[in-house]
Amino acid sequence: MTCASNSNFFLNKAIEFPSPAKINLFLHIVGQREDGYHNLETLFQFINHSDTLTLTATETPDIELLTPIDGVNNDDNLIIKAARLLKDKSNTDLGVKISINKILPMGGGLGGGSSNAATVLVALNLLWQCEFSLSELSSLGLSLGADVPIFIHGFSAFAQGVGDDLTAIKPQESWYLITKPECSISTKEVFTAADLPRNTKKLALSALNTSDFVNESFHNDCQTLVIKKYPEVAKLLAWLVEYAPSRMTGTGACVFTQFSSYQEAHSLQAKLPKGISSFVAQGLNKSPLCSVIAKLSLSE
Ligand SMILES: C[C@@](CO)(OP(=O)(O)O)[C@H](O)COP(=O)(O)OP(=O)(O)OC[C@H]1O[C@@H](n2ccc(N)nc2=O)[C@H](O)[C@@H]1O
Ligand SMILES: Nc1ncnc2c1ncn2[C@@H]1O[C@H](COP(=O)(O)OP(=O)(O)O)[C@@H](O)[C@H]1O
Repeated sequence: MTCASNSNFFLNKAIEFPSPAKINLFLHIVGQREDGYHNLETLFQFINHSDTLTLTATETPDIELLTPIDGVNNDDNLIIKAARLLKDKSNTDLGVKISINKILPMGGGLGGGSSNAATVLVALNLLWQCEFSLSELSSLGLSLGADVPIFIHGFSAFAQGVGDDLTAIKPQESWYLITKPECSISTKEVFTAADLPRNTKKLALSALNTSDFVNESFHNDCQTLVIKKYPEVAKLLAWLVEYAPSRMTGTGACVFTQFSSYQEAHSLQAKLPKGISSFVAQGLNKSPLCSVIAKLSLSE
């Protein structure tokens, strides 16, 4: 496929795209594949807390990241990897200048890197006029990370497989206090641990007939292991559950605490022990990226 550059409405315009975080309302590990990847049953919900990416499509062919991220080499940065992948698959002659306002903590289980990759794929598909379908973009995204497809899909979903087999589902859009203990946990470290539970029974479909997934019918299989290895996470979770239902997201280290209003979440935030970074956000069943893409598509 070759992307069109003639009469491209978007060329040389700096356009902002949101790159939201996700939380895993639960995360069950139901098996392991031959290649080492784990089969999951997890529920992804977006939150209204996002990085912002600004992209300018150019007639020159270079892919430039104007705002490198501290601690991440440009060649390893999922923003650059996603742009290079789409350029390669589409054979476009166009290039792009990208900058990011990064507010999502890294290595926290909020999926920021995967979300950045997904936003770049979806945004450049429009700006370079590549016309890949969402499912084609998801397959490309999966080669960058297991979490990328959910951000391309754009709707809260029950995920199976490595996290890429998605069924849209609408959990309640609760308010969350999201806290980050002072440690960063690598996804690989958790998934290679010998004592990680790997055989949780698959859910009956009827178990999903609810809108509240932060209760005792569901859990996060990575949590017990992380609590054992990281006392900072154990201490914070023990404190939070005294107030409201709380659970780790992904492979950690962030923890979310569920409330029905902003005020309740904010009032617990004010009581947090010193030194814990935190923010309050609402669950969203639709990614804010979808609305921006829909609006821009109309303006073409
Ligand atoms: C488990 C989740 C839940 O959302 O955790 P977080 O990273 O968000 O905490 C994600 O699926 C992570 O997705 P992502 O971070 O994109 O994973 P990848 O880059 O593909 O893989 C990182 C490492 O995790 C392991 N991995 C990942 C996903 C999976 N279903 N099984 C695995 O075993 C792989 O061994 C790989 O070496
Ligand atoms: N654009 C990016 N933003 C964040 N992390 C990135 C990015 N590109 C590569 N990474 C790498 O991915 C790792 C995981 O980041 P992130 O997706 O934010 O966390 P998690 O997978 O725990 O949700 C980071 O520690 C970093 O080394």
